[in-house]
Order: sequence, then C-alpha cells, then structure tokens
Amino acid sequence: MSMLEKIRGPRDLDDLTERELVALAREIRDVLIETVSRTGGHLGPNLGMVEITLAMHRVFDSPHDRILFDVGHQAYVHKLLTGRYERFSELRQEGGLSGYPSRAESEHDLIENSHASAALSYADGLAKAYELRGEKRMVVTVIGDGALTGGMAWEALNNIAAAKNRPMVIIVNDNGRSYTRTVGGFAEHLNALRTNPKYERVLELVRASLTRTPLVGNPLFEVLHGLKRGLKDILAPQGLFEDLGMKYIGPVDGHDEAAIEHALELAKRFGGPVIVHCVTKKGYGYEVAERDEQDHLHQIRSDQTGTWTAAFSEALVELGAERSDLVAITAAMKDPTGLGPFATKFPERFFDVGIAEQHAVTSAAGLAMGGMHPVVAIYATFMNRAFDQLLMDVALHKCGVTFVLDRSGITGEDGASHNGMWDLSIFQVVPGLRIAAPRDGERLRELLREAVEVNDAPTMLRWSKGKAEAEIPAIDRVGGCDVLVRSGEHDVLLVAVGAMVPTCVEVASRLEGQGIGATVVDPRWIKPVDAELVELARKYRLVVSVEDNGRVGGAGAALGVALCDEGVDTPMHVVGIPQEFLSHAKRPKLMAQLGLGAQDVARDIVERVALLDDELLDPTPELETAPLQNESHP
Ligand SMILES: Cc1ncc(C[n+]2csc(CCOP(=O)(O)OP(=O)(O)O)c2C)c(N)n1
Ligand SMILES: CC(=O)[C@@H](O)[C@H](O)COP(=O)(O)O
Ligand SMILES: [Mg+2]
Repeated sequence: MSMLEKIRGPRDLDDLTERELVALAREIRDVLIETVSRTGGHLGPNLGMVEITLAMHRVFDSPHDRILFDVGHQAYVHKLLTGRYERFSELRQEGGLSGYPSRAESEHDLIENSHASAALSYADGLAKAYELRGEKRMVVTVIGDGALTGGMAWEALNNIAAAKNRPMVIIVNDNGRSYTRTVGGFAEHLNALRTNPKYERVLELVRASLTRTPLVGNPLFEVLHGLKRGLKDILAPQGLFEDLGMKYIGPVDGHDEAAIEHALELAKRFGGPVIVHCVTKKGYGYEVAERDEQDHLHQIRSDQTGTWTAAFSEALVELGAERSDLVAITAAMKDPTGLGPFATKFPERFFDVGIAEQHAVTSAAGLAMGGMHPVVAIYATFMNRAFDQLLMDVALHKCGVTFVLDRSGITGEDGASHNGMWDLSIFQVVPGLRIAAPRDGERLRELLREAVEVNDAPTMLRWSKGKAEAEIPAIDRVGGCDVLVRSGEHDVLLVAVGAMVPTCVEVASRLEGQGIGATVVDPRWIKPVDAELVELARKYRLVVSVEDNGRVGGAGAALGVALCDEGVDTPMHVVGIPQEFLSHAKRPKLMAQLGLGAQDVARDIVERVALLDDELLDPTPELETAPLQNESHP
C-alpha cells in the first residue's frame, strides 16, 4: 500500500518522521505528474505546493482551523491529504474531483471561486466571525505572489493589519510567477526579500564549513539549519508587511518542510495576523516543469493551434504593425490571451499589469485619453470584476478602448467560476459600448479591425475557448448582418451569435428536413441591435436567437426588447445558457446537456412551429362573455 493510500486525513500526517515526509512528498509529486499530464490542469503550481501543504496540515487542524487558497488552482495536494487520493485520477473530469476546492467534496474545502485575490477578504470575514462567536479557530490563507498583485488582496490586508489580536496566518507562496514572471513594484519587493545576498552568503558559508566537519558537523548543521529558519528573519530587510504593522516571518525555504513547520508554529503562537513568506519554485521536483521558462507548466492544456486565441494573436500583430497608437494590455495572462507575439514584436506597447483587471481597464482609459488605442485582453469571466471601470471610467468618458474577451461561453473543466456566460448580459447595459461576436477567424480579423477604428466609444469582441470554427462565408448581407443560410420561405429566422453559428446552420438543415424553412443570420455586432434585423424579423413566423451566454439579459433578450419597441409581433424564443452555476465537465458535453446542441434546438423549434400551426388551424376561441352575476357589492 502506498503512503498516500494510508493518509485518510491530515491527522495521519502527525506521526510521520522527516524521512517519511520526504518519501511522501516524492510520492505526491509522482501522482501529480502522472495524473495532471493525463487530465490537464495546473501542474507547476501544485508541484510547488507539496511541502507547504504538508507542513500546513501538520501544524493546523483542518477543518477546525480553516485553510483557504487564493485562486485555488494549487489545492491538489490539499485534496490528496484530505481523503481524496482514491478519486484523484478523475481530476477535472465530469462527476470527478473539481480542479479547485469544492464544499461538496470535503469539509476541508471552503472557497470555490477561482477568481484571484479574493481569499484574504474571505479570511478577514471568517476571522471576525470566529472572534464574535468566541471560537478559537485559526484562519490560514495560502496566496501566491501573483494573486497578491490584485487590488482586493490589499483591501483585505489593510483591514487585517488593523486587527492586531485576530489570529490569522497568511502564507505567501512566492515563486516569482503568475503564469509568467510576476510584475510590479510589489513583486520586486518580494524579490528583494527573497534574494537578500547577506542571508544566502552566510548560509552557504555555514553549510560548507559544517558539513565538512566530521561527527560534530552534521548535528551542529542541523541546529544552524534550524537557526536558518529564523536567520532570514534577522538578516532580511524588514519590508512592506512590517511597515503595515504585520508580523513577518521569512523568507522561508518553501521546499524545506521542517523549516516551514517551524515558521508556522511560530506564526500559530503569535496570536495576531502573521505573514509567512515561503519561497518556492513553480514546478519544483520535476525537471521538465522547472526548465519550462514560459510558465513552468502552470497549466497543462491541449494544442493551441487553430484556436480563437491564435487567430486573435495573428490579427493583432497585423494591426500593431499598421497602427503605432495600438497598445495591448494583459492582467498577468500574456500567453493564454494570445498577446505573446504582440509583446515580442512591440515590447514598448505591451503592458502586463499583474492580476489587476480593474486597474487594466481604467489604465486603458488613461492610455486612450493620452492618444493611444488600447486593446485589453481579459478572459470573459474575469472581465466581470471590472464592470464599473468599463462603465464609468471608459464608457462615460467615451474612450476608444477595445476589449477582447477570450473564453466566453462555456469553458467547461474549470467549473462554475470560469464559464464566460455573463458578458453579453452584464455589458449589455453600458451606454455607447459596441459588442461583436465573430463566428470564425476571418470575422474575428474583420471585426477587430472595425473595433480599433472606433475612437469615441468602447468596443468589445468575445469568442469562446478552443478551436475557431472553419470559415463560414455569407451569402447575403442585411444591414450589418451576414445571411448565412436561406432555406425556404419565411418560417423561422435563426439569429446565431458567434460560436453558435455552426449549430444554427445545422439546425436550419434539420428544419428543412421537416419542411420548415429557415434563414440563419449572424448579426456580427450584437450591440446595438441592428435596425434592419428588427425589420427582417417582421417577415417571419418565429424568431429564435441562439447564444452561448446566459439567457437573461443577453443578445436574445436585447433583440426581443428591440422587436417590442418597434411593434414587431413575431413570436420570439431565446436559446441560451440557463442562469445557473454549472459543474465542471468538457465543453461539448455541457453544451449538449444544456440543450444547446443542434438536435435539441431543432426539436424545440419544430414543436414551437407546430403550436403556431395549431393556432392557425384552431385560433384561440373568443372568450365567452359570461353574463355578470348580480352580486351585491358591499
Ligand atoms: C481575477 C483572475 N484573473 C486571472 C486569473 C487567472 N489565473 C489563475 S492562476 C493565475 C496566476 C496565479 O499566480 P500566483 O498567485 O502567483 O499562484 P501560482 O500559480 O504562482 O502558485 C492567474 C493569472 C484568475 N484566476 N483570476
Ligand atoms: C486558474 C487558471 O489558471 C485559469 O485561468 C484557468 O485554468 C485557465 O484555463 P484555460 O486558459 O485553459 O482556459
Ligand atoms: Mg506565483
């Protein structure tokens, strides 16, 4: 039986010797590499978290003490140590373990939201609640150096620092990277703490001289090794956290399990908020990851060739060569959003602001006011948190900023907080914002070019995760809309949004087989609603919009309002994602489960047309006007 099989919960770690812990760490790494290489997910971050997680669960008593993870992508080891080893092989699979903490899986898990920089706010609230309830429970938060570049983390620290007697431990897992190198002044501060030359030189001298001394050397080194844990505390320049009035311990070697335990025991006894600064290496213990300079295997994902991201990346470089006023902004996701080639070609016009979407958006407004045209690349779900910045800092000032939202629609394996199913609803309300949804790579190129030409209002493009659709040419144009299919007379008008075009083309073919004519249009620009689309709808018996956005307040809803406003009484049906938090599963499977597959959409339309036919044959009988009863009314 492997060691991991014997770990049913954190308390099974207590009696392990240092040697056994080293062996367990090795076994954990083997399981991570074997599993994540197969299932996909976050290998680099979790390889770097092995010793920290072991030490954390030996020093603290989860779930009585609460352990929180910021982002949560680095909680695989936590799952292995809290009774989920047997299920770990199903990581990120439908019905299997989530790639993030999950309350449904374990009492040891609390935060399920995978949006960065939020955990310390949860921690602040939890600690206040325990204090008010008189519960002696420690709140321990693991936060990476990247998540610490998010503004909300500093809002929380501002509050936490004020509570000198509220016991909290904040483990900063500092590997110097988000995906790529973590940027910003704070990252440089951490780096200064991490690489204090005084500390390293003294330690090397001690290590070299003592380990050469026979007999007494090694035991004495063990003592000094123990001293090393505090040594950095003495030698390291007291930094930002001390200035904030918070106890700072570190930097601690984040792969020296005993040293981390020592630091956490100190922190545990302190009785107030303590930062334990652990220095780790992303991908530690797996040479392939350690050598991967791009992101140390932050995430194992499928081949990116032919994806929407690749199409955008290419289109942006073309535009960047033509337009010297074009600048690109990322929130710590240069490569995942496709900005890598632009950053390489135009480094002076590329800005990585850290995991700081709100700052990214308002700094883009500043860049626009200064005469540049920013292109801000943010995953659709992460754009949610910058709504007010878009509304009031950009749109109110009519700034020419272009937003590109990758991963819109269902993303799948990353679970509920990653699906980009909100943007067409949320940003629908922004005055002056124009929103487009390309149906293929060629339209992405066209629409991006159109978007960056707009300098007196924000523009937004959104596309889904994965492979871009093969080119789907138009057969006609009505207003700004492309007509893609016209089969039969004016039965059904299918308004297909972005990535849903191929589905709608297949739906039209299925309807034709049922003797129902259908016209498929791609609006290209979703917002504002095209007036000629509204007029076109008058000619049909049924209008059906299909989008991979939530049904409430999305593209279809906006079209419905426009039809009403213009007195178009054609019945309309909105097909979209139900307003629910969806469990993780692969995108195609989830789309099918949600009834967004061509077969389901077509079947639904056939039923609706049949109802219309029934009404034609047997119109609603006039309401019988029953004689009013003489009722005495009080
Ligand atoms: C609001 C938000 N923006 C972007 C992301 C994407 N993201 C997930 S993990 C990560 C990097 C996190 O870096 P760090 O906190 O240092 O953790 P590490 O992976 O280095 O352990 C990013 C940018 C996110 N989860 N949330
Ligand atoms: C946690 C994290 O890194 C997320 O940003 C997510 O995992 C990204 O996944 P994809 O880039 O594969 O959509
Ligand atoms: Mg990091």
